[in-house]
Amino acid sequence: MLADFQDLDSFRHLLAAAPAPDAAARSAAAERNGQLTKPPGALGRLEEIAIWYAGWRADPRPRLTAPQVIVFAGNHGVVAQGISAFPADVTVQMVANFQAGGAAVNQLAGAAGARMDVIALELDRPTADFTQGPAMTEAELLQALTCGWQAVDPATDLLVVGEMGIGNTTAAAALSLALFGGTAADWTGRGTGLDDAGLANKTRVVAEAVALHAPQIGDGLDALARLGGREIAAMAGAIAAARQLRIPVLLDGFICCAGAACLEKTVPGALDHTIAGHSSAEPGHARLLAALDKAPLLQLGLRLGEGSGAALAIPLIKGALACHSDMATFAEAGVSEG
Ligand SMILES: Cc1cc2ncn([C@H]3O[C@H](COP(=O)(O)O)[C@@H](O)[C@H]3O)c2cc1C
Ligand SMILES: O=C(O)c1cccnc1
Repeated sequence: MLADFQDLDSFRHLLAAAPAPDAAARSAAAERNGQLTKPPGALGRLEEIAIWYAGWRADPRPRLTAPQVIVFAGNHGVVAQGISAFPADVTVQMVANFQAGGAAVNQLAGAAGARMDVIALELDRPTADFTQGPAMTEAELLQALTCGWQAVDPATDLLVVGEMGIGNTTAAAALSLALFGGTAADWTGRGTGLDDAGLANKTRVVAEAVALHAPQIGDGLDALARLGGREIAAMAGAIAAARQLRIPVLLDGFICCAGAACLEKTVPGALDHTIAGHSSAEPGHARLLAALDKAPLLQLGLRLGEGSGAALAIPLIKGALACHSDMATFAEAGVSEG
């Protein structure tokens, strides 16, 4: 059963008291891995993934049968600063496209055999422009976190969270700068395709917003309220719920990882049940993955979001678990060990 939270401090406490991997299942999985009909280590990172997954599922011989992709959508007041190549209307239009099955992530979730849910968060009520004040009140943040928290199917066995929200690479850059430091230029990219003048304006907006809010930011949740967005907070809520439910998570691109980073910067270790599905072409993403110490599974030049890169990585986890759980051991196959 998933616990409830009524305020941000109880959410913080839930994060801090979150479950750890099952040590017995992990070591049983490691032992099984050593008996499989292959030279030691020959399946490379797949071996590590299977053992990691077994620990989180508390099952030494797990299978992956019910992956879930959830796409959260939100609108951003900071769009008023001219920081996206596309108008905010595209958010609601793309939600209709997700619902009709026409977006990239629909195809990738389908190809991976994943269920896909689409959740729009108050699209007609954008967050406040965070160059002027906090993007969200504490109550708004709580509502968005709760929305994500409740969206995870307890019966799922691998979660992908994705997003749609015109302007949200600006929010992701601002969050990354506030959480990890550096310069605004380190974290700001072209998003949906800004030209050079657009990029210079966006970089200035990110720098000024973070300068405005930094003195009031104590932890990741403070940053999320001030510089995030509803869909970003919902992704964070879903990732945190998955941890409570021992559901491993594949992280998607820059925006997803910025939301996830807010959890890590609230309680270190809060992302131990996650793997980076891919590295996006948005330049801040590789930097963010390095800061989170997450090595991406794929690097294909995607810069889309929606959960697309993580959905593409689902079959890799399926492959790792199929090998781990269904290969013969040396004894079973009568193959001589070295
Ligand atoms: C048609 C279309 C489909 C998308 N799917 C994801 N995004 C991506 O682009 C947006 C972020 O870029 P920026 O910060 O530059 O606005 C997000 O909605 C993200 O999910 C899309 C963007 C567009 C235009
Ligand atoms: O990294 C991402 O997820 C991304 C990059 C650019 C635009 N939208 C999403």
